[in-house]
Amino acid sequence: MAPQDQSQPDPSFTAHAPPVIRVRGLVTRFGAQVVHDGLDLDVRKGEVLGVVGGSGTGKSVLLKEILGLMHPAEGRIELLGRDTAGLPEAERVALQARTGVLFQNGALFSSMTVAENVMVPLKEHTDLPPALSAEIARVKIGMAGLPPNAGAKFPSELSGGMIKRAGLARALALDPEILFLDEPTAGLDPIGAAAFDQLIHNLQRSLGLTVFMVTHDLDSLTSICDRIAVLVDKKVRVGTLDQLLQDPHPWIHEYFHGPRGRAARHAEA
Ligand SMILES: Nc1ncnc2c1ncn2[C@@H]1O[C@H](COP(=O)(O)OP(=O)(O)OP(=O)(O)O)[C@@H](O)[C@H]1O
Repeated sequence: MAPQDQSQPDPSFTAHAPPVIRVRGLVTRFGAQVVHDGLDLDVRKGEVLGVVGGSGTGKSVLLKEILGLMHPAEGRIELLGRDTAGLPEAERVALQARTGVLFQNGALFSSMTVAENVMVPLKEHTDLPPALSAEIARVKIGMAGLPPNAGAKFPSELSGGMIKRAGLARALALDPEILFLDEPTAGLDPIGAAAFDQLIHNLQRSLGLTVFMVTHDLDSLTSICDRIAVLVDKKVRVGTLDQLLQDPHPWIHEYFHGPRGRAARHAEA
């Protein structure tokens, strides 16, 4: 058997891990528009799952429903073993503290410094003294690959890539078990995007995170995702890249075998 390249995702690593997110029979409607219709999905502990699909197929809505920010019309969502519907407020907040989210634009508070932004979840969810919170923020800012002086800067003073890293530092503030990323490399140049992918990969491996990543970036899919979930026909089809390359569904075939898909795979080869 050929030796495995350790820098590449190893799907067998997570193949038997229990799901940390379990979605069953999800139906999402906006008026007459049906976005998801009987969608099932398991996200395994310790995997990086890339979520792709055409525009408007409901990737962001799925992310928000898993986070409890939107509610489906039907179906069941379990997050870290808890049914998210009808959770008492204290339990919902406790569950929220076990997840970290990086929204597409970083979603930083513009009137706060980076360090203050990173401290927001610590203030919301812990009673840590300010000096300890500041020290944790300093560590997370470093983990996100920002220089120490970035903590004192305001979001308006940062580049797009630095804003993503600051948002990532905040998402890591509470040592989450699951990291949700919404288009993390959107708006970055290819070198910045590759560096961000590598950062996510390193953090995921060193911290044992589960990562749920909505993305359009074929390079991210081929380089750091263990499995890929494709939203098609109001449901989801999940597999490794190799499995999806064999999938005859027209959209999936075009996506992975079209010119951009081929280029991304060749870049990885
Ligand atoms: N609050 C809302 N009210 C009404 N319709 C909505 C709402 N949120 C989303 N939708 C609709 O649901 C569908 C799925 O939206 P969503 O943002 O999840 O798509 P997406 O797959 O993330 O798309 P994109 O890749 O373009 O970001 C879209 O048709 C959108 O217009």
